[in-house]
Amino acid sequence: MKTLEIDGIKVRIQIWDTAGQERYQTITKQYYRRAQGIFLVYDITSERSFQHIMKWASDVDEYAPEKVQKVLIGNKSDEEHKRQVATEQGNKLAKAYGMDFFETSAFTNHNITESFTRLAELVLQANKKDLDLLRVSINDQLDLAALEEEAGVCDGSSNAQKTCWC
Ligand SMILES: Nc1nc2c(ncn2[C@@H]2O[C@H](COP(=O)(O)OP(=O)(O)OP(=O)(O)O)[C@@H](O)[C@H]2O)c(=O)[nH]1
Repeated sequence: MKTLEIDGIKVRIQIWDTAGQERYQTITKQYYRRAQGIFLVYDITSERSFQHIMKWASDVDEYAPEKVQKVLIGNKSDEEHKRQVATEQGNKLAKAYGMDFFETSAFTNHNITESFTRLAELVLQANKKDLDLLRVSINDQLDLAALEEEAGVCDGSSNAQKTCWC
């Protein structure tokens, strides 16, 4: 669980780290169904992990909700000396899939907050319509409550006293 503040909205993010191994894939796919945002992560020191991204991306397309937001991550940016995947390759792939791209390091924290913030922003944008409706409904309820308080209506009787504690 991680909390971020985006445009004044406190966003609480629940993070699921799915297993990468093939034998867990049946379980992994079940996580996709309720996901709103997905990081597709490879290891910049492993060409093989980069090749696997295409398979992950097609699974996401197949099993995740249509409006799921995706960000491509090349992790272990601190291991420059072992790099097998050029930054440009990551950029190109992200562009081809229409995703944002970050190189990160869980070790040094490089781009960790930035990438989480970006994915949360994308999820908020994608759900903006629902959020706006929710806001309108909350504001309506607050307005109604304020009106009721002003009118002294708290038990349904129209002649209730203006100041009433119930
Ligand atoms: N140097 C460095 N090592 C990292 C970084 N992130 C993870 N590791 C190391 O990489 C190894 C694998 O990390 P995991 O978090 O288990 O990777 P994973 O992809 O979740 O693994 P599976 O779920 O089993 O597929 C561990 O030894 C981590 O300490 C990083 O940014 N830099």
